[in-house]
Amino acid sequence: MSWNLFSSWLQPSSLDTKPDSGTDGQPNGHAPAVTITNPDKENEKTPKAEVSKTTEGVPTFSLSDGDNTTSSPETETPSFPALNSAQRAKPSNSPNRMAPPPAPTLMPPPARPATINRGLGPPPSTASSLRLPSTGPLPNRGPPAGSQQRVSSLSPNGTAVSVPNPRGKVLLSPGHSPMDWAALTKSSSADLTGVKGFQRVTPSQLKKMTGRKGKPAWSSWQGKVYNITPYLPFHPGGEAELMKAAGRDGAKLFMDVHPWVNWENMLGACLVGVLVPEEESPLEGLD
Ligand code: HEM
Repeated sequence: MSWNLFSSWLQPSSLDTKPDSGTDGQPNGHAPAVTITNPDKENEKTPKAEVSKTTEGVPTFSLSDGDNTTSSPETETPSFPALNSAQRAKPSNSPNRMAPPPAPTLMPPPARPATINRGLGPPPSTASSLRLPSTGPLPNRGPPAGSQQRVSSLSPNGTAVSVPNPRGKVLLSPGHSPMDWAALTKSSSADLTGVKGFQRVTPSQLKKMTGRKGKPAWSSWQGKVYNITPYLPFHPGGEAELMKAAGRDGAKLFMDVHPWVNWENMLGACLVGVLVPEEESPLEGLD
């Protein structure tokens, strides 16, 4: 019993070292069987007794008993090699055992989020991706493409450059950019109201402040009256557009064009007073 186990364990390697065995392409262990199948000629020729002895000495070797096509170890000794040994697994029916493990199925990379293009310019480039993100509403994201602010900022010599403007903005004169207006309104020395003290303005009084004939241009917004005269050269939509609101309530015109603009913030320094009913006494010296 122990001899059989020992011979079958050593057989593949011992036959490999033999120079005249296993040369017909068949698996190891079949060379002796070939010599046995031709005993008539071979035995007479040369005294290859050693080979014969070898084959005879392995009579219990199952491979020489006719099964010369398949040497499945499963048909051999069931107890050896061990069921889970590498020897047993080597000539297994599943050739994939020795094949490299399949490449791990990687998850595809997540789809790139859709680019948010709000129509403010061309698709983002490498440079634009470095821009500071802003989640604010559209009017707070800076001047729109083609606005005077962008134009003047792109100008190499600091002067405005005329570009097509589908939104009807005008070319502001130097020193009248929105930033200039913001700086002016914050200046404590600038009196942008044109009057002394808070005024009570009747509708008839407001109607006279058209910005013509030497009169200032006033406009009301939510019951408050503003002097829009100093803002005229700063208005991105042009003086003519802004003048349409002079001497009247400008809320509807304003909201029709740019409801995102904060009137009170922009013209807070131009506040003249409050609009009062007509029957109330008009302000002195306004006529
Ligand atoms: C009286 C207070 C007003 C203020 C403070 C004001 C302010 C502004 C500002 C900040 C812009 C630039 C908007 C932007 O870049 O998105 C603008 C543009 C413009 N405004 Fe005014 N505006 C006033 C009244 C008016 C009125 C009464 C009209 C028309 C009757 C008008 C017509 C326009 C037009 C056509 C533009 C350019 C187009 C646009 O930016 O959408 N604005 N205004």
